[in-house]
Amino acid sequence: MITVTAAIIQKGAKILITRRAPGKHLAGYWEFPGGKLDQNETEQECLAREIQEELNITIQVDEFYRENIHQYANKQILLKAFKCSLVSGDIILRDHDKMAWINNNELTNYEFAPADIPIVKALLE
Ligand SMILES: Nc1nc2c([nH]c(=O)n2[C@H]2C[C@H](O)[C@@H](COP(=O)(O)OP(=O)(O)OP(=O)(O)O)O2)c(=O)[nH]1
Repeated sequence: MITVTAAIIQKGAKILITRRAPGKHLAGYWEFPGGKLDQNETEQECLAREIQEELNITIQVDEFYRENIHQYANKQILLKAFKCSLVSGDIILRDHDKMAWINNNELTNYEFAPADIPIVKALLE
């Protein structure tokens, strides 16, 4: 099983979502940015590193939020979502083709990766 970290980055009342770029696994689906856990790093370190690499911003990882195990056709992932806040930097999309700052109640307007559905549902409650 692959552990994947995901950041729910909050800025005021809004949260950041990003769309997986063409050519990637699950291209076109929205997600919470993040990525696979490397050996020798904590989940918090992984998230901060991935967000810096993918979005050019520095975040603070505030707290664990929810996790979900999902079986895709070719792999099983443990998706671990953390509440985070923006510390500094301006976003440059290096790995995604779209982003949006949205209110939680707008989550229903976006098609999320299947593994994210329980996390999205929790945010809608
Ligand atoms: N970062 C992130 N990945 C997610 C989410 N939901 C979800 O199913 N995933 C999946 C997509 C990928 O299969 C995996 C994360 O991989 P990644 O973003 O680090 O890397 P990738 O697509 O370049 O990896 P690869 O599978 O193409 O080798 O987890 C999510 O909310 N955030």
